[in-house]
Amino acid sequence: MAPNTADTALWPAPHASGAVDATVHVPGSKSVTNRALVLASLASEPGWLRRPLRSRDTLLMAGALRAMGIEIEEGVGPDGTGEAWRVLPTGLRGPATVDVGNAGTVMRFLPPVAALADGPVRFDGDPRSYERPLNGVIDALRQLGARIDDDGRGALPLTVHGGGALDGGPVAIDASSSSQFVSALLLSGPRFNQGVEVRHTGATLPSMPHIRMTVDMLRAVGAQVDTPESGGEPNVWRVTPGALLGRDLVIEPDLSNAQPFLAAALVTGGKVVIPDWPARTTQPGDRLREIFTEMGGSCELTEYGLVFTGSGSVHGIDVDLSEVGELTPGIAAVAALADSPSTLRGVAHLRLHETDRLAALTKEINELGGDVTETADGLHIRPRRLHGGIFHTYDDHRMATAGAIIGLAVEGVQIENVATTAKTLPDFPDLWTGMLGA
Ligand SMILES: O=C(O)C1=C[C@@H](OP(=O)(O)O)[C@@H](O)[C@H](O)C1
Ligand SMILES: C=C(OP(=O)(O)O)C(=O)O
Repeated sequence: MAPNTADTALWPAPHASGAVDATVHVPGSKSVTNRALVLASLASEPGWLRRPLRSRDTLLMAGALRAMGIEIEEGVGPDGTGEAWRVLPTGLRGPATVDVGNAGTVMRFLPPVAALADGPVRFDGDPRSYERPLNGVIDALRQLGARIDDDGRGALPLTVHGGGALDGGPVAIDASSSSQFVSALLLSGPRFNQGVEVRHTGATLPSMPHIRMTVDMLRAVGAQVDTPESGGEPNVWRVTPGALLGRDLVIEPDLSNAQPFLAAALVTGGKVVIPDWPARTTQPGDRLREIFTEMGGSCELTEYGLVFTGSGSVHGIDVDLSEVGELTPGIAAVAALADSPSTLRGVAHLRLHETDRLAALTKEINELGGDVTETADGLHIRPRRLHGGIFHTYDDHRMATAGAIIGLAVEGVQIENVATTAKTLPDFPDLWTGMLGA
């Protein structure tokens, strides 16, 4: 598939004339939808995903699984309400070709699935996908018995020669560049002959809530998983071999995609309600309740959802975002509008995300008159009076939403390629103007 770069049009980011007051229905979680698709495809019986996210990353995941022989029917759910996908796990086939786009979840979660297919599976994607680390998955699969052809860089493109089954067993990897290496091996682990024992050997491990999400979702389909938190060794996860159940799963709203809307309440001193905010979740976006409260807002979690209210003041923050790295662009945008400086730490691995997010945020905020410097593992942001200009997005959905947050408070901001939000939130421009009552 062609990279998502075609749309270089400029989108005038709406300026907020007053405090926002809106209810925003945020579509389903990318991370939950793509895990649910993988687990349902590995199950021994059909399953349902209700309210799945329909975006570039999830359609790439569904397309890849279909290419490997899985049937995914799109329609309405068993109770006749809302969109639902029925997954029929009919066997994993090769030869197949998988387009990963620039989806970390597709490029990391599917090579272990492909190792279970009965023929070769070729993986390719956007130019940026060649630069994103995959060595943890490639090296681990080889240790576990898979045959893989690649060009030796530890990245795409590659071919996994599925042999119909994989031995599995113990494996050691350095997942300091992406938690998705660990999640990838755990998700397919129940289907390996000996299960899998993943030992992380690196100094740091980002995005722990996403690893917890993987473990929770595995357990929910009947897998036995031992974790450091359940009394196991530090940095070691074990998955026992076994059949997986088909489930009827309602996908939670994407709390990381709720971020720009909460930020809108914060920077305009308004109120935004996000219906169906889960009372208990592994999504990293749930940390926004705490982070955006420290930055000046307040929130109340009711049975209906999250009610978030800005106070009219926005404060800087000194925060370690290693667990919730994907929230960094939105927090940086708010920090650029605050009344005091911020330090965002623990996110060196963001240099390997959709784009080098630390460089991109620094450049784009500074070009609007800001004062941001990169550190070894994050950003220093000293708020300045900003002016309008073009905010480049580097094919990064979270750069586009970060620019939109700044545009609320700064007149004349134009977002280049707002269509890149289709990676995880195709409705973003409409939801945004709808929130503003435009
Ligand atoms: O497993 C997942 O669904 C994700 C894990 C994180 O990746 P990294 O650990 O590579 O940051 C996160 O940033 C990404 O958006 C989604
Ligand atoms: C890092 C992200 O995505 P990916 O799943 O492609 O790693 C993200 O959505 O912020």
